Amino acid sequence: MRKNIVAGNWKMNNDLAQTETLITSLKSQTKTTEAEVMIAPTATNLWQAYNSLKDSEIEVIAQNMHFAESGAYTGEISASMLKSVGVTTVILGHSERREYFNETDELLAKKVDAALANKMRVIFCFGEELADRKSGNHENIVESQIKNALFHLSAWDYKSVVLAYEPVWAIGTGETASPEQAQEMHAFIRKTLADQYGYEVANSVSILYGGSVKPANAQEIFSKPDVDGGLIGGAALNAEDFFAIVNAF
Ligand SMILES: O=C[C@H](O)COP(=O)(O)O
Repeated sequence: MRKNIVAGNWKMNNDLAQTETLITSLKSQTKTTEAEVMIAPTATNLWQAYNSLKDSEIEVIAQNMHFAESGAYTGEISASMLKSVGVTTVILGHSERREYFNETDELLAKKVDAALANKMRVIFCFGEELADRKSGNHENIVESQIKNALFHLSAWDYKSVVLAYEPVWAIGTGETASPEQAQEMHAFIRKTLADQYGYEVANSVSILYGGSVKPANAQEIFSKPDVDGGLIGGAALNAEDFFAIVNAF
């Protein structure tokens, strides 16, 4: 059966001292669910976070990585570098990477391949913009993002892939997709996977929702049958709020 997962994406927030403070608060929280819990601090703090949390139930994951193993890519970090600091899961394809760093489906396919070749787990993000939703084109956009970046993978590869549907219009805006909108899209995503790989694979893949998930709305969103957890931005920066979301299952 697929896993429930709540991952906190800290984005470009928290220096070293702030990271330690937030981790201390996270360690004081009580988890009352079976959901897997992850946090993605900024790259400079991964090693410290990994060491602070290695005996806990919280996995430390990365926000991004390069597709190459090493070389002349100034400012970039490879999969093996992440693994050398204890990180074995990486977020790829976040809409902020797509928008501000011009990450295309083609580039993301290479990153996914590099992560899987390094035996890492991928949380692959995608989602439509507001104009796509308004024009009724949201399913086509999501389908093409998945097909272009993931359909070259084998069924076996999906053991290491988690999907994260994040409608761009709901990220950091306070505007959440309704639980019904989330369920409708998650069911569509699962069917898209099933059409290519069959339902055995599609039903085994966790599909997270991201976009203004808060303690007040998490339970209703997570109650939907095809929503297997959340990728949390703003609310992940507060330990009580984050664990209220984790415990919403
Ligand atoms: O990666 C997380 C998403 O971008 C959601 O962010 P948010 O919860 O602040 O809307």
